[in-house]
Amino acid sequence: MPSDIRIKICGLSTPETVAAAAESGAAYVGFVFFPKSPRNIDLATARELALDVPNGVAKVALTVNANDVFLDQLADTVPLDMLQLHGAETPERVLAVKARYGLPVMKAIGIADKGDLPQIEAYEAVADQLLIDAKPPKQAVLPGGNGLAFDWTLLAGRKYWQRPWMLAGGLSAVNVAEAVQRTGARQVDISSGVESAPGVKDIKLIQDFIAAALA
Ligand SMILES: O=C(O)c1ccccc1NCC(=O)[C@H](O)[C@H](O)COP(=O)(O)O
Repeated sequence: MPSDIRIKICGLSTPETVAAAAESGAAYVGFVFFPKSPRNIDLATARELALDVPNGVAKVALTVNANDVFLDQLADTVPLDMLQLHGAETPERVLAVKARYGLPVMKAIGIADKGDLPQIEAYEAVADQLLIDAKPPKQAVLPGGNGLAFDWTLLAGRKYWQRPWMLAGGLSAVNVAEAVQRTGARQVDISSGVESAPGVKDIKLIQDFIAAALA
C-alpha cells in the first residue's frame, strides 16, 4: 500500500485524542456539530481544540443541513480549514456555503448501491472534495459515523474524478489496506473504528489505524 495516504480522524472531542491523531500522522482532524451525535461538541470546545492543532493538519468542521446563523457562529468562533457538509445539502447550497465563508467544502455522499453513484458527478462540479461514505440505514439517527461499510466494488472501474475524494464508512485498522486496494482511495476517513464506545475516541486505536493506513 502506498505511504502517501491522507487520513482524517473524525469526531474528536478531547485535546489528548486530537494530539494523538496529529502526532501519529493524520492530515485532517474532524469536529462534529450535530446535537444528536455522541461526538457533538460546542463551539467553545471546538475553538480550544482547534487552536492546539499543529500547522499542516487541516481542521474540518462537520455540519448537517446547517443554516447560515449557525455557520456564521462557527466560522466566527473556530479557526477552520474546511467545512464538511454531511446532510442533504444541494449543489446550490454547496456553492453558497463556499462563497459565504471562503473555505473549501467537502460534500459527503452516501452510497448503498449503484443508483447512488450519479450524485458523485453532480457534486464534483461544485465541491472542493468529496467524502464517499456508506449511506445510513433508513432508521439511523446519524447520517454518518455509523461504522458501516458499503460495497467497495461499486467504485471499481469508476471514471477519474476531478476532485480529491476520501473513502469513509466502517473502516478500521483491519480493513483499511483492503479498502484502499479495492477502491484506489488516496484519502480515508474514520470515526467509529477508532472508538472504545460511541463518541469515545481511543488513542491506541487511532495510532493503530494511522499506522495501518500508512504502512
Ligand atoms: O460521526 C458522527 O457522529 C456524524 C454525525 C452526523 C453526520 C456525520 C457524522 N460522521 C461522519 C463522518 O465523517 C464519519 O467519519 C464517516 O461517516 C465514517 O464514519 P464511521 O463509519 O463511523 O467510521
